[in-house]
Amino acid sequence: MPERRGCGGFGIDTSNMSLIFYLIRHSRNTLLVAIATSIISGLSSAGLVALINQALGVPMQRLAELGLRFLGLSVLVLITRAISSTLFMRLGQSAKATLRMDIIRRIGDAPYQQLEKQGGARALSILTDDLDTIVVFFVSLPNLAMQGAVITGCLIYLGYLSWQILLFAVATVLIGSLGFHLVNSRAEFHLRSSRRREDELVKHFRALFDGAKELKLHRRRKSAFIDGTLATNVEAVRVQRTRGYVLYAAAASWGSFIFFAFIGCVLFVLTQFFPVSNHVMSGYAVIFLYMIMPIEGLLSALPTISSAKVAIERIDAMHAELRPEQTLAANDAVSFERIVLGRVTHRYYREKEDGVFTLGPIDLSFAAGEIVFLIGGNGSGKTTLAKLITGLYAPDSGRVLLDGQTVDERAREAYRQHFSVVFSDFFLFDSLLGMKLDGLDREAKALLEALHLDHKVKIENGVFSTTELSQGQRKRLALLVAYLEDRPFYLFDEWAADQDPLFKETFYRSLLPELKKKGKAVLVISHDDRYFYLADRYVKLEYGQLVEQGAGADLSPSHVQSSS
Ligand SMILES: Nc1ncnc2c1ncn2[C@@H]1O[C@H](COP(=O)(O)OP(=O)(O)OP(=O)(O)O)[C@@H](O)[C@H]1O
Repeated sequence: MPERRGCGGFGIDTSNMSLIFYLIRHSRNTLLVAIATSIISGLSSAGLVALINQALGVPMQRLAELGLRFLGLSVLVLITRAISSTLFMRLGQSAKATLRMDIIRRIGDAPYQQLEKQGGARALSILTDDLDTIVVFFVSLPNLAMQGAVITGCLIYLGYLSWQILLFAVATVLIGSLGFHLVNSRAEFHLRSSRRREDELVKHFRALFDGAKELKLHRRRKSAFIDGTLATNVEAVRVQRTRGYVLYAAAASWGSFIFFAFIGCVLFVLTQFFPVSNHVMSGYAVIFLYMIMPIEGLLSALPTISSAKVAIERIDAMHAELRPEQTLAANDAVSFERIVLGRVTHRYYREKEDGVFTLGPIDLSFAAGEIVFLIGGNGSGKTTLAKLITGLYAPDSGRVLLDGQTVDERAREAYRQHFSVVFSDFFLFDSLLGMKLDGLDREAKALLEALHLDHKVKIENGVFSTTELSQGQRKRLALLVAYLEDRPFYLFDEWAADQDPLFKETFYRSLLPELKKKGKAVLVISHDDRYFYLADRYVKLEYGQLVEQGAGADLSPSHVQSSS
Protein backbone atom coordinates (compact mmCIF):
# COMPACT_ATOMS: atom_id res chain seq x y z
CA MET A 1 0.00 0.00 0.00
CA PRO A 2 1.48 3.36 -0.89
CA GLU A 3 1.77 5.69 2.03
CA ARG A 4 -0.76 8.49 2.02
CA ARG A 5 0.57 11.93 2.75
CA GLY A 6 -0.85 15.34 3.36
CA CYS A 7 -1.96 14.86 6.95
CA GLY A 8 -1.06 17.25 9.75
CA GLY A 9 2.21 16.75 11.60
CA PHE A 10 2.80 13.87 14.02
CA GLY A 11 0.66 11.58 11.83
CA ILE A 12 -2.56 13.00 13.25
CA ASP A 13 -5.04 14.59 10.90
CA THR A 14 -5.68 17.90 12.61
CA SER A 15 -7.62 19.37 9.70
CA ASN A 16 -10.99 19.10 11.39
CA MET A 17 -9.82 19.73 14.90
CA SER A 18 -9.06 23.03 16.54
CA LEU A 19 -5.38 23.04 17.28
CA ILE A 20 -5.86 23.74 20.93
CA PHE A 21 -7.94 20.57 21.33
CA TYR A 22 -5.30 18.69 19.42
CA LEU A 23 -2.69 20.03 21.85
CA ILE A 24 -4.81 19.16 24.85
CA ARG A 25 -5.23 15.62 23.54
CA HIS A 26 -1.56 15.42 22.71
CA SER A 27 -0.48 16.08 26.31
CA ARG A 28 -3.62 15.05 28.18
CA ASN A 29 -1.95 13.29 31.13
CA THR A 30 0.60 16.00 31.87
CA LEU A 31 -2.10 18.62 31.55
CA LEU A 32 -4.38 16.77 33.97
CA VAL A 33 -1.61 16.42 36.57
CA ALA A 34 -0.65 20.08 36.14
CA ILE A 35 -4.23 21.30 36.56
CA ALA A 36 -4.87 18.96 39.49
CA THR A 37 -1.75 20.15 41.34
CA SER A 38 -2.67 23.80 40.66
CA ILE A 39 -6.14 23.26 42.05
CA ILE A 40 -4.83 21.42 45.09
CA SER A 41 -2.36 24.23 45.65
CA GLY A 42 -5.09 26.89 45.33
CA LEU A 43 -7.54 25.05 47.57
CA SER A 44 -4.82 24.43 50.14
CA SER A 45 -4.11 28.16 50.17
CA ALA A 46 -7.79 28.81 50.84
CA GLY A 47 -7.56 26.13 53.57
CA LEU A 48 -4.73 28.14 55.15
CA VAL A 49 -7.06 31.14 55.38
CA ALA A 50 -9.74 29.05 57.04
CA LEU A 51 -7.12 27.82 59.54
CA ILE A 52 -5.95 31.36 60.27
CA ASN A 53 -9.53 32.40 60.93
CA GLN A 54 -10.09 29.34 63.10
CA ALA A 55 -6.93 30.10 65.07
CA LEU A 56 -8.29 33.53 65.92
CA GLY A 57 -11.25 31.98 67.77
CA VAL A 58 -9.90 28.75 69.42
CA PRO A 59 -8.57 28.26 72.95
CA MET A 60 -4.76 28.20 73.39
CA GLN A 61 -4.51 24.42 73.92
CA ARG A 62 -5.86 23.72 70.39
CA LEU A 63 -3.32 26.01 68.74
CA ALA A 64 -0.59 23.34 68.56
CA GLU A 65 -2.86 20.96 66.64
CA LEU A 66 -3.95 23.76 64.27
CA GLY A 67 -0.28 24.73 63.87
CA LEU A 68 0.59 21.21 62.69
CA ARG A 69 -2.25 21.27 60.15
CA PHE A 70 -1.06 24.70 59.06
CA LEU A 71 2.46 23.35 58.54
CA GLY A 72 1.17 20.33 56.58
CA LEU A 73 -0.93 22.52 54.32
CA SER A 74 1.95 24.95 53.75
CA VAL A 75 4.22 22.10 52.62
CA LEU A 76 1.45 20.83 50.34
CA VAL A 77 1.10 24.30 48.80
CA LEU A 78 4.85 24.46 48.25
CA ILE A 79 5.12 21.04 46.59
CA THR A 80 2.00 21.30 44.41
CA ARG A 81 2.91 24.80 43.30
CA ALA A 82 6.42 23.70 42.28
CA ILE A 83 5.05 20.68 40.39
CA SER A 84 2.35 22.61 38.56
CA SER A 85 4.67 25.49 37.59
CA THR A 86 7.27 23.09 36.21
CA LEU A 87 4.69 21.07 34.28
CA PHE A 88 3.01 24.12 32.78
CA MET A 89 6.37 25.56 31.78
CA ARG A 90 7.20 22.31 30.00
CA LEU A 91 3.74 22.17 28.45
CA GLY A 92 4.14 25.71 27.12
CA GLN A 93 7.44 24.95 25.44
CA SER A 94 6.29 21.61 24.06
CA ALA A 95 3.06 23.24 22.78
CA LYS A 96 5.21 25.78 20.97
CA ALA A 97 7.48 23.13 19.47
CA THR A 98 4.52 20.94 18.48
CA LEU A 99 2.66 23.81 16.84
CA ARG A 100 5.80 25.07 15.16
CA MET A 101 6.56 21.73 13.57
CA ASP A 102 2.92 21.24 12.67
CA ILE A 103 2.79 24.59 10.86
CA ILE A 104 6.14 23.95 9.19
CA ARG A 105 4.91 20.57 7.92
CA ARG A 106 1.66 22.17 6.76
CA ILE A 107 3.60 24.75 4.78
CA GLY A 108 5.79 21.98 3.36
CA ASP A 109 2.73 19.97 2.30
CA ALA A 110 0.67 22.87 0.93
CA PRO A 111 0.34 23.32 -2.84
CA TYR A 112 2.93 25.75 -4.23
CA GLN A 113 0.16 27.89 -5.71
CA GLN A 114 -1.28 28.52 -2.25
CA LEU A 115 2.10 29.42 -0.79
CA GLU A 116 2.77 31.81 -3.66
CA LYS A 117 -0.60 33.46 -3.13
CA GLN A 118 -0.33 33.73 0.63
CA GLY A 119 3.25 34.97 0.86
CA GLY A 120 5.41 34.34 3.90
CA ALA A 121 4.64 37.35 6.12
CA ARG A 122 1.67 35.93 8.00
CA ALA A 123 3.29 32.51 8.44
CA LEU A 124 6.46 34.16 9.81
CA SER A 125 4.48 36.24 12.23
CA ILE A 126 2.54 33.17 13.39
CA LEU A 127 5.69 31.06 13.74
CA THR A 128 7.22 33.68 16.01
CA ASP A 129 4.81 36.09 17.74
CA ASP A 130 1.64 34.00 17.95
CA LEU A 131 3.43 30.93 19.22
CA ASP A 132 5.21 33.00 21.87
CA THR A 133 1.87 34.38 22.97
CA ILE A 134 0.61 30.83 23.46
CA VAL A 135 3.69 29.96 25.54
CA VAL A 136 3.13 33.02 27.75
CA PHE A 137 -0.42 31.84 28.25
CA PHE A 138 0.66 28.32 29.17
CA VAL A 139 3.26 29.66 31.58
CA SER A 140 0.64 31.83 33.27
CA LEU A 141 -1.85 28.92 33.45
CA PRO A 142 -0.72 27.55 36.84
CA ASN A 143 -1.17 30.96 38.40
CA LEU A 144 -4.55 31.33 36.77
CA ALA A 145 -5.62 27.86 37.88
CA MET A 146 -4.33 28.48 41.42
CA GLN A 147 -5.96 31.88 41.62
CA GLY A 148 -9.21 30.35 40.34
CA ALA A 149 -8.93 27.62 42.97
CA VAL A 150 -8.17 30.12 45.77
CA ILE A 151 -11.25 32.13 44.79
CA THR A 152 -13.40 28.99 44.59
CA GLY A 153 -12.08 27.80 47.95
CA CYS A 154 -12.77 31.19 49.51
CA LEU A 155 -16.29 31.19 48.08
CA ILE A 156 -16.92 27.72 49.50
CA TYR A 157 -15.76 28.88 52.92
CA LEU A 158 -17.94 31.95 52.51
CA GLY A 159 -20.89 29.66 51.74
CA TYR A 160 -20.06 27.62 54.82
CA LEU A 161 -20.20 30.78 56.93
CA SER A 162 -23.40 32.03 55.27
CA TRP A 163 -25.29 30.67 52.24
CA GLN A 164 -27.06 34.02 51.70
CA ILE A 165 -23.72 35.75 51.22
CA LEU A 166 -22.66 33.05 48.78
CA LEU A 167 -25.81 33.61 46.73
CA PHE A 168 -25.11 37.32 46.72
CA ALA A 169 -21.51 36.63 45.61
CA VAL A 170 -22.74 34.49 42.69
CA ALA A 171 -25.17 37.25 41.61
CA THR A 172 -22.31 39.79 41.77
CA VAL A 173 -20.05 37.57 39.65
CA LEU A 174 -22.80 37.31 37.00
CA ILE A 175 -23.32 41.09 36.86
CA GLY A 176 -19.55 41.63 36.77
CA SER A 177 -19.08 39.14 33.89
CA LEU A 178 -21.77 40.79 31.80
CA GLY A 179 -20.07 44.18 31.85
CA PHE A 180 -16.72 42.52 31.38
CA HIS A 181 -17.92 40.56 28.34
CA LEU A 182 -19.04 43.74 26.54
CA VAL A 183 -15.66 45.41 27.01
CA ASN A 184 -13.67 42.29 26.30
CA SER A 185 -15.20 41.60 22.87
CA ARG A 186 -14.36 45.15 21.77
CA ALA A 187 -10.80 44.76 23.08
CA GLU A 188 -10.40 41.49 21.17
CA PHE A 189 -11.52 43.21 17.99
CA HIS A 190 -8.63 45.69 18.37
CA LEU A 191 -6.19 42.88 19.13
CA ARG A 192 -7.20 41.00 15.99
CA SER A 193 -6.88 44.07 13.78
CA SER A 194 -3.48 44.90 15.21
CA ARG A 195 -2.23 41.36 14.53
CA ARG A 196 -3.33 41.69 10.89
CA ARG A 197 -1.49 45.00 10.66
CA GLU A 198 1.59 43.33 12.09
CA ASP A 199 1.52 40.80 9.24
CA GLU A 200 1.78 43.76 6.87
CA LEU A 201 4.62 45.12 8.97
CA VAL A 202 6.60 41.87 8.68
CA LYS A 203 6.30 42.21 4.89
CA HIS A 204 7.65 45.75 5.08
CA PHE A 205 10.45 44.75 7.49
CA ARG A 206 11.62 42.33 4.81
CA ALA A 207 11.52 45.06 2.18
CA LEU A 208 13.74 47.11 4.50
CA PHE A 209 16.52 44.53 3.97
CA ASP A 210 15.68 43.24 0.48
CA GLY A 211 15.34 46.78 -0.84
CA ALA A 212 18.26 48.24 1.16
CA LYS A 213 20.22 49.14 -1.99
CA GLU A 214 17.27 50.92 -3.58
CA LEU A 215 16.52 52.76 -0.35
CA LYS A 216 20.13 53.85 0.26
CA LEU A 217 20.45 55.19 -3.25
CA HIS A 218 17.29 57.27 -3.15
CA ARG A 219 16.79 59.51 -0.13
CA ARG A 220 13.22 60.48 -0.93
CA ARG A 221 12.23 56.86 -1.56
CA LYS A 222 13.76 55.90 1.78
CA SER A 223 11.97 58.65 3.61
CA ALA A 224 8.64 57.85 1.85
CA PHE A 225 9.03 54.19 2.82
CA ILE A 226 10.23 54.69 6.40
CA ASP A 227 8.32 57.83 7.38
CA GLY A 228 5.30 57.00 5.24
CA THR A 229 4.55 53.32 4.74
CA LEU A 230 6.36 51.92 7.79
CA ALA A 231 5.56 54.72 10.22
CA THR A 232 1.86 54.60 9.25
CA ASN A 233 1.68 50.89 9.98
CA VAL A 234 3.71 51.14 13.19
CA GLU A 235 1.41 53.95 14.35
CA ALA A 236 -1.72 51.99 13.42
CA VAL A 237 -0.49 49.02 15.47
CA ARG A 238 0.29 51.35 18.39
CA VAL A 239 -3.18 52.90 18.29
CA GLN A 240 -4.99 49.58 18.03
CA ARG A 241 -2.91 47.89 20.72
CA THR A 242 -3.33 50.88 23.05
CA ARG A 243 -7.09 50.87 22.50
CA GLY A 244 -7.21 47.15 23.22
CA TYR A 245 -5.13 47.40 26.39
CA VAL A 246 -6.99 50.48 27.63
CA LEU A 247 -10.21 48.49 27.28
CA TYR A 248 -8.64 45.62 29.24
CA ALA A 249 -7.57 48.08 31.91
CA ALA A 250 -11.18 49.36 31.99
CA ALA A 251 -12.45 45.78 32.29
CA ALA A 252 -9.99 45.10 35.14
CA SER A 253 -11.03 48.30 36.93
CA TRP A 254 -14.67 47.34 36.52
CA GLY A 255 -13.87 43.92 38.01
CA SER A 256 -12.09 45.54 40.98
CA PHE A 257 -14.94 47.97 41.49
CA ILE A 258 -17.51 45.17 41.50
CA PHE A 259 -15.43 43.22 44.01
CA PHE A 260 -15.11 46.14 46.41
CA ALA A 261 -18.80 46.99 45.94
CA PHE A 262 -19.53 43.40 46.95
CA ILE A 263 -17.33 43.65 50.06
CA GLY A 264 -18.95 46.98 51.00
CA CYS A 265 -22.47 45.61 50.53
CA VAL A 266 -21.71 42.52 52.63
CA LEU A 267 -19.90 44.27 55.45
CA PHE A 268 -21.99 47.40 55.74
CA VAL A 269 -25.43 46.50 54.36
CA LEU A 270 -26.15 42.76 54.40
CA THR A 271 -24.86 42.28 57.96
CA GLN A 272 -27.63 44.70 59.03
CA PHE A 273 -30.24 42.27 57.66
CA PHE A 274 -28.47 39.02 58.57
CA PRO A 275 -26.71 39.75 61.86
CA VAL A 276 -23.63 37.53 62.39
CA SER A 277 -21.25 36.74 65.24
CA ASN A 278 -17.90 38.50 65.60
CA HIS A 279 -16.17 35.29 64.55
CA VAL A 280 -18.11 35.10 61.26
CA MET A 281 -17.54 38.79 60.68
CA SER A 282 -13.78 38.39 61.10
CA GLY A 283 -14.02 35.35 58.74
CA TYR A 284 -15.55 37.58 56.07
CA ALA A 285 -12.81 40.15 56.54
CA VAL A 286 -10.00 37.59 56.26
CA ILE A 287 -11.54 35.96 53.19
CA PHE A 288 -12.07 39.25 51.43
CA LEU A 289 -8.54 40.34 52.12
CA TYR A 290 -7.23 37.00 50.93
CA MET A 291 -9.30 37.16 47.73
CA ILE A 292 -8.04 40.57 46.65
CA MET A 293 -4.72 39.30 45.25
CA PRO A 294 -6.04 36.39 43.15
CA ILE A 295 -8.88 38.50 41.80
CA GLU A 296 -6.49 41.26 40.79
CA GLY A 297 -4.21 38.57 39.34
CA LEU A 298 -7.02 37.09 37.24
CA LEU A 299 -8.12 40.50 36.03
CA SER A 300 -4.61 41.54 35.02
CA ALA A 301 -4.19 38.26 33.10
CA LEU A 302 -7.08 39.16 30.77
CA PRO A 303 -4.86 40.49 27.95
CA THR A 304 -2.75 37.31 28.09
CA ILE A 305 -5.84 35.12 27.82
CA SER A 306 -7.31 37.17 24.96
CA SER A 307 -4.01 37.38 23.08
CA ALA A 308 -3.68 33.61 23.30
CA LYS A 309 -7.25 33.24 22.03
CA VAL A 310 -6.51 35.47 19.03
CA ALA A 311 -3.25 33.60 18.38
CA ILE A 312 -5.05 30.26 18.39
CA GLU A 313 -7.70 31.63 16.02
CA ARG A 314 -4.98 32.78 13.64
CA ILE A 315 -3.22 29.42 13.73
CA ASP A 316 -6.52 27.63 13.18
CA ALA A 317 -7.34 29.92 10.24
CA MET A 318 -3.97 29.31 8.63
CA HIS A 319 -4.40 25.61 9.17
CA ALA A 320 -7.76 25.68 7.44
CA GLU A 321 -6.36 27.68 4.49
CA LEU A 322 -3.26 25.56 3.96
CA ARG A 323 -5.03 22.48 2.71
CA PRO A 324 -2.33 19.85 2.20
CA GLU A 325 -2.03 18.22 -1.21
CA GLN A 326 -3.50 14.74 -1.03
CA THR A 327 -0.52 13.05 -2.59
CA LEU A 328 1.02 9.61 -2.42
CA ALA A 329 4.57 9.41 -1.08
CA ALA A 330 7.05 9.63 -3.92
CA ASN A 331 10.40 8.05 -4.66
CA ASP A 332 13.01 9.48 -7.00
CA ALA A 333 11.92 9.17 -10.62
CA VAL A 334 14.22 7.12 -12.81
CA SER A 335 13.01 7.85 -16.33
CA PHE A 336 10.03 8.57 -18.56
CA GLU A 337 9.31 8.43 -22.26
CA ARG A 338 6.81 11.18 -22.87
CA ILE A 339 5.12 14.00 -21.03
CA VAL A 340 2.04 15.40 -22.75
CA LEU A 341 0.10 18.56 -21.96
CA GLY A 342 -3.46 18.34 -23.28
CA ARG A 343 -5.27 21.69 -23.54
CA VAL A 344 -3.88 22.87 -20.20
CA THR A 345 -4.73 26.34 -18.92
CA HIS A 346 -3.75 28.51 -15.99
CA ARG A 347 -5.31 31.78 -14.93
CA TYR A 348 -3.99 34.49 -12.64
CA TYR A 349 -6.61 36.79 -11.26
CA ARG A 350 -5.17 40.24 -10.63
CA GLU A 351 -7.20 41.98 -7.98
CA LYS A 352 -5.62 45.40 -8.38
CA GLU A 353 -6.02 45.44 -12.16
CA ASP A 354 -9.35 43.66 -12.02
CA GLY A 355 -8.20 41.41 -14.86
CA VAL A 356 -6.92 37.93 -15.56
CA PHE A 357 -3.91 36.56 -17.35
CA THR A 358 -4.78 33.32 -19.06
CA LEU A 359 -2.22 30.87 -20.27
CA GLY A 360 -3.43 28.33 -22.81
CA PRO A 361 -5.17 26.15 -23.72
CA ILE A 362 -1.85 24.61 -24.64
CA ASP A 363 -1.05 21.29 -26.31
CA LEU A 364 2.57 20.20 -26.04
CA SER A 365 4.67 17.12 -25.59
CA PHE A 366 8.19 16.39 -24.44
CA ALA A 367 10.27 13.29 -25.05
CA ALA A 368 13.40 11.95 -23.38
CA GLY A 369 16.61 12.90 -25.21
CA GLU A 370 15.21 16.07 -26.77
CA ILE A 371 16.22 19.73 -26.36
CA VAL A 372 13.30 22.16 -26.57
CA PHE A 373 13.61 25.95 -26.41
CA LEU A 374 10.70 27.91 -24.97
CA ILE A 375 10.82 31.44 -26.36
CA GLY A 376 8.63 34.54 -26.32
CA GLY A 377 8.50 38.12 -25.04
CA ASN A 378 8.45 39.27 -21.42
CA GLY A 379 5.22 38.37 -19.68
CA SER A 380 4.18 35.95 -22.45
CA GLY A 381 3.75 33.16 -19.88
CA LYS A 382 6.96 31.11 -20.18
CA THR A 383 7.63 30.76 -16.44
CA THR A 384 3.96 30.07 -15.81
CA LEU A 385 4.08 27.28 -18.39
CA ALA A 386 7.26 25.97 -16.72
CA LYS A 387 5.39 25.78 -13.39
CA LEU A 388 2.58 23.87 -15.08
CA ILE A 389 4.96 21.48 -16.82
CA THR A 390 6.85 20.74 -13.60
CA GLY A 391 3.66 20.16 -11.58
CA LEU A 392 4.08 23.20 -9.32
CA TYR A 393 0.73 24.42 -10.64
CA ALA A 394 -2.18 22.10 -11.20
CA PRO A 395 -3.85 22.94 -14.52
CA ASP A 396 -7.12 24.89 -14.15
CA SER A 397 -8.39 22.83 -17.08
CA GLY A 398 -6.89 20.23 -19.38
CA ARG A 399 -4.52 17.54 -18.18
CA VAL A 400 -0.93 16.48 -17.97
CA LEU A 401 -0.02 12.91 -18.92
CA LEU A 402 3.11 11.08 -17.86
CA ASP A 403 3.69 8.09 -20.15
CA GLY A 404 -0.04 8.00 -20.89
CA GLN A 405 -1.14 8.28 -17.23
CA THR A 406 -3.04 11.37 -16.11
CA VAL A 407 -1.18 13.24 -13.39
CA ASP A 408 -3.86 13.91 -10.79
CA GLU A 409 -3.45 15.37 -7.31
CA ARG A 410 -2.42 12.04 -5.81
CA ALA A 411 0.28 11.48 -8.44
CA ARG A 412 1.58 15.05 -8.60
CA GLU A 413 4.26 14.72 -5.90
CA ALA A 414 5.74 11.67 -7.66
CA TYR A 415 5.48 13.49 -11.00
CA ARG A 416 7.46 16.48 -9.69
CA GLN A 417 10.37 14.20 -8.80
CA HIS A 418 11.12 13.92 -12.55
CA PHE A 419 12.40 17.49 -12.75
CA SER A 420 15.62 19.30 -12.01
CA VAL A 421 14.98 22.99 -12.41
CA VAL A 422 16.93 26.21 -12.14
CA PHE A 423 14.30 28.96 -12.08
CA SER A 424 15.30 32.53 -12.78
CA ASP A 425 14.44 33.36 -9.15
CA PHE A 426 16.04 30.16 -7.84
CA PHE A 427 16.91 29.61 -4.18
CA LEU A 428 20.27 28.14 -3.27
CA PHE A 429 20.50 26.04 -0.11
CA ASP A 430 23.95 26.01 1.44
CA SER A 431 24.21 22.23 1.34
CA LEU A 432 23.23 19.34 -0.89
CA LEU A 433 20.13 18.47 1.09
CA GLY A 434 18.42 15.14 0.53
CA MET A 435 21.21 13.58 -1.56
CA LYS A 436 23.14 10.40 -0.81
CA LEU A 437 26.57 11.37 0.51
CA ASP A 438 28.71 8.49 -0.83
CA GLY A 439 30.85 9.80 -3.66
CA LEU A 440 28.88 13.05 -3.69
CA ASP A 441 31.77 15.32 -2.66
CA ARG A 442 34.00 13.81 -5.37
CA GLU A 443 31.37 14.32 -8.06
CA ALA A 444 30.62 17.83 -6.80
CA LYS A 445 34.33 18.78 -6.78
CA ALA A 446 34.71 17.70 -10.40
CA LEU A 447 31.69 19.80 -11.34
CA LEU A 448 32.99 22.79 -9.35
CA GLU A 449 36.13 22.60 -11.49
CA ALA A 450 34.19 22.27 -14.73
CA LEU A 451 32.08 25.28 -13.77
CA HIS A 452 35.18 27.30 -12.75
CA LEU A 453 33.96 27.60 -9.20
CA ASP A 454 36.62 25.49 -7.47
CA HIS A 455 38.67 28.55 -6.48
CA LYS A 456 35.62 30.13 -4.80
CA VAL A 457 33.66 27.26 -3.28
CA LYS A 458 34.73 24.14 -1.44
CA ILE A 459 32.48 21.24 -0.59
CA GLU A 460 32.77 19.04 2.49
CA ASN A 461 30.20 16.37 3.40
CA GLY A 462 27.75 17.96 0.99
CA VAL A 463 28.08 21.42 2.56
CA PHE A 464 29.24 24.40 0.46
CA SER A 465 31.90 26.58 2.09
CA THR A 466 30.01 29.65 0.89
CA THR A 467 27.11 30.84 -1.22
CA GLU A 468 28.23 34.48 -1.07
CA LEU A 469 28.95 34.69 -4.77
CA SER A 470 28.15 36.81 -7.78
CA GLN A 471 24.74 36.19 -9.38
CA GLY A 472 26.34 34.38 -12.33
CA GLN A 473 28.43 32.20 -9.98
CA ARG A 474 25.40 31.42 -7.82
CA LYS A 475 23.56 30.30 -10.94
CA ARG A 476 26.43 28.02 -11.81
CA LEU A 477 26.25 26.54 -8.32
CA ALA A 478 22.50 26.03 -8.80
CA LEU A 479 23.29 24.28 -12.07
CA LEU A 480 25.74 22.03 -10.20
CA VAL A 481 23.00 21.06 -7.74
CA ALA A 482 20.64 20.30 -10.64
CA TYR A 483 23.33 18.18 -12.29
CA LEU A 484 23.89 16.15 -9.15
CA GLU A 485 20.14 15.52 -8.82
CA ASP A 486 20.43 13.58 -12.07
CA ARG A 487 16.76 13.60 -12.92
CA PRO A 488 15.19 12.75 -16.28
CA PHE A 489 13.85 16.23 -17.15
CA TYR A 490 15.96 19.42 -16.98
CA LEU A 491 14.42 22.86 -17.10
CA PHE A 492 16.44 26.08 -17.20
CA ASP A 493 14.60 29.39 -16.92
CA GLU A 494 16.87 32.00 -18.49
CA TRP A 495 19.88 30.33 -16.91
CA ALA A 496 22.39 31.83 -19.32
CA ALA A 497 21.11 35.40 -18.88
CA ASP A 498 23.71 36.22 -16.18
CA GLN A 499 26.63 34.29 -17.71
CA ASP A 500 29.59 35.74 -19.54
CA PRO A 501 29.93 34.90 -23.28
CA LEU A 502 32.35 32.05 -22.58
CA PHE A 503 29.96 30.31 -20.23
CA LYS A 504 27.00 30.95 -22.50
CA GLU A 505 28.94 29.02 -25.15
CA THR A 506 29.73 26.23 -22.70
CA PHE A 507 26.11 26.06 -21.60
CA TYR A 508 24.50 25.94 -25.04
CA ARG A 509 27.18 24.00 -26.91
CA SER A 510 28.49 21.55 -24.29
CA LEU A 511 26.22 21.20 -21.26
CA LEU A 512 22.91 20.96 -23.08
CA PRO A 513 24.13 18.40 -25.71
CA GLU A 514 25.72 16.42 -22.86
CA LEU A 515 22.36 16.21 -21.07
CA LYS A 516 20.68 15.19 -24.32
CA LYS A 517 23.30 12.49 -24.83
CA LYS A 518 22.47 11.14 -21.37
CA GLY A 519 18.85 10.76 -22.54
CA LYS A 520 17.50 13.70 -20.55
CA ALA A 521 14.63 15.83 -21.75
CA VAL A 522 15.76 19.46 -21.68
CA LEU A 523 13.55 22.55 -21.76
CA VAL A 524 15.39 25.86 -22.01
CA ILE A 525 13.62 29.18 -21.54
CA SER A 526 15.80 31.62 -23.39
CA HIS A 527 16.07 35.05 -24.95
CA ASP A 528 19.48 34.18 -26.52
CA ASP A 529 18.28 34.11 -30.12
CA ARG A 530 21.77 33.42 -31.45
CA TYR A 531 21.54 29.90 -29.96
CA PHE A 532 17.92 29.09 -30.85
CA TYR A 533 18.93 27.03 -33.86
CA LEU A 534 20.72 24.54 -31.54
CA ALA A 535 17.36 23.33 -30.26
CA ASP A 536 15.78 20.15 -31.58
CA ARG A 537 12.50 22.00 -31.38
CA TYR A 538 11.28 25.41 -30.30
CA VAL A 539 7.91 26.63 -29.06
CA LYS A 540 6.94 30.28 -28.95
CA LEU A 541 4.47 31.93 -26.58
CA GLU A 542 2.79 35.29 -26.99
CA TYR A 543 0.19 36.66 -24.57
CA GLY A 544 -0.24 33.24 -23.01
CA GLN A 545 -0.87 31.48 -26.32
CA LEU A 546 1.32 29.05 -28.19
CA VAL A 547 1.77 30.93 -31.45
CA GLU A 548 4.53 29.07 -33.22
CA GLN A 549 6.59 25.89 -33.03
CA GLY A 550 9.03 24.07 -35.23
CA ALA A 551 12.52 22.68 -35.59
CA GLY A 552 15.33 24.71 -34.04
CA ALA A 553 17.21 24.49 -37.33
CA ASP A 554 14.45 26.62 -38.90
CA LEU A 555 15.61 29.59 -36.84
CA SER A 556 18.44 31.01 -38.89
CA PRO A 557 21.86 31.18 -37.23
CA SER A 558 22.87 34.00 -39.58
CA HIS A 559 23.02 36.31 -36.58
CA VAL A 560 25.61 34.03 -35.01
CA GLN A 561 27.68 33.79 -38.15
CA SER A 562 27.67 37.52 -38.78
CA SER A 563 28.74 38.29 -35.25
CA SER A 564 31.50 35.69 -35.03
N1 LIG B 1 2.08 34.90 -9.13
C1 LIG B 1 1.43 35.63 -10.05
N2 LIG B 1 0.24 36.18 -9.77
C2 LIG B 1 -0.41 36.92 -10.68
N3 LIG B 1 0.05 37.15 -11.92
C3 LIG B 1 1.23 36.62 -12.28
C4 LIG B 1 1.99 35.82 -11.35
N4 LIG B 1 3.12 35.42 -11.97
C5 LIG B 1 3.07 35.94 -13.21
N5 LIG B 1 1.95 36.65 -13.39
C6 LIG B 1 1.53 37.33 -14.62
O1 LIG B 1 1.45 36.36 -15.64
C7 LIG B 1 2.03 36.85 -16.84
C8 LIG B 1 3.07 35.85 -17.37
O2 LIG B 1 4.15 35.85 -16.46
P1 LIG B 1 5.38 34.89 -16.65
O3 LIG B 1 6.32 35.10 -15.51
O4 LIG B 1 4.92 33.52 -16.91
O5 LIG B 1 6.03 35.49 -17.99
P2 LIG B 1 7.41 35.17 -18.71
O6 LIG B 1 7.11 34.86 -20.12
O7 LIG B 1 8.17 34.13 -17.94
O8 LIG B 1 8.14 36.57 -18.60
P3 LIG B 1 9.71 36.94 -18.56
O9 LIG B 1 10.30 36.69 -19.90
O10 LIG B 1 9.70 38.38 -18.21
O11 LIG B 1 10.33 36.10 -17.47
C9 LIG B 1 2.59 38.20 -16.56
O12 LIG B 1 1.74 39.17 -17.15
C10 LIG B 1 2.57 38.33 -15.06
O13 LIG B 1 2.18 39.61 -14.67
